[in-house]
Amino acid sequence: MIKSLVPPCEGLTVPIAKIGGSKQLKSKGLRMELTITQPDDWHLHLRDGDLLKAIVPHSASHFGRAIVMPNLKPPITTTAAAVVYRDFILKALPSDSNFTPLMTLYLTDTTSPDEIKLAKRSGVVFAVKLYPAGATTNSQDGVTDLFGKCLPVLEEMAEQNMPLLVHGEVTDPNVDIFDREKVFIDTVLQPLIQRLPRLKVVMEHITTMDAVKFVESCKEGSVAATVTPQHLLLNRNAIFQGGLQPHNYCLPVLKREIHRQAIVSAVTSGSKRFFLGTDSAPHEKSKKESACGCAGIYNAPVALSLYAKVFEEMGALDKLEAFTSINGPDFYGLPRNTSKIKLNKTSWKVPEAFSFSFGDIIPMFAGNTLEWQPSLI
Ligand SMILES: NC(=O)N[C@@H](CC(=O)O)C(=O)O
Ligand SMILES: [Zn+2]
Ligand SMILES: [Zn+2]
Repeated sequence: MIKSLVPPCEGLTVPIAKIGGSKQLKSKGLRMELTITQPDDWHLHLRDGDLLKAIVPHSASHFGRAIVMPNLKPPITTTAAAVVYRDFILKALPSDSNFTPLMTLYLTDTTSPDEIKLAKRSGVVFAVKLYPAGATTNSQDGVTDLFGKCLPVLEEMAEQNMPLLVHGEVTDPNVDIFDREKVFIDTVLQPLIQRLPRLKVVMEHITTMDAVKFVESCKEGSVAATVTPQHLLLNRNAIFQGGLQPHNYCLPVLKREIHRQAIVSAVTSGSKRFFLGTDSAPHEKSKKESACGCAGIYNAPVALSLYAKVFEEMGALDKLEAFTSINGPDFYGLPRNTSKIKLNKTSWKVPEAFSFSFGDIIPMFAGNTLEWQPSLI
């Protein structure tokens, strides 16, 4: 049922201070260390087959739980498929791992309200993901007409307190790729929450000032957003710096510096509406370094170091734990982790590549030196 990943381009329409006054922050001689509640990743692509086995230890070594994206090929559209996929993930984990995958369903034009009831009852499915058809990797089976085809299902989700996770971009080829998130907010999200105010919505991987303003304008606890390391650290120049940089290509695409700054301000403000979601999305090297390269950045091994860097640079390390470990479970109505993680301020070098029998995966900031090193305690 679960097959291997997509060939390149399928489903696409277009082919880095001050330390805050943190009580968790300790200084051991010249070395700084920060101890926080173990984080969760509220937006993760674990893939399947050999790729799943290869990459899942990276997430499991830092994160307690993860919301697992359903955009496999074929997509995870039913609770039954989510249960099978969850078993694959659990079997792929290192034997000493306590990592818990939280499954999602891929919304289609034909998803039924009964499937939502089943999903809720299963205790295995925690959210439903909306991919507008053609918006991103493996979105070809996504939704073509949300209001025309999915209202009964969305009403059932509101009834069942099942969050809708949104890839928030329109797919109209006439809309400039840099404007697709804003147009989605104006034409889909705003009308959606007006119509179904009880529906919990997570705007995934936000990239713009517009998304920040929209999320802040909504009722706290009803609309939230995940934020990736790349959208906090990079602007669109990173895609073209010194030549085309396929490993900095993801969707939604990186935006202007003013948008990056707005997102950094939002997450470091201490607002409960924003939480960690890496959107770590590995593609084998040849599918990235291609004439028609896949969208997706592999950041699982570096994500926590990068988030810490952003908060440190803003003098907001005291707000890091809420973003990484508190706001997410609180929004989902799940218990916070009781385990802790330590972030040591020691330099470490990101590998140039992770090599497996099927090929190489290039991580974000490959070959660079980072400052914060996480370890479970
Ligand atoms: N973010 C990406 O650029 N790619 C993701 C899909 C997604 O989250 O949109 C993937 O699955 O490769
Ligand atoms: Zn997406
Ligand atoms: Zn994603």
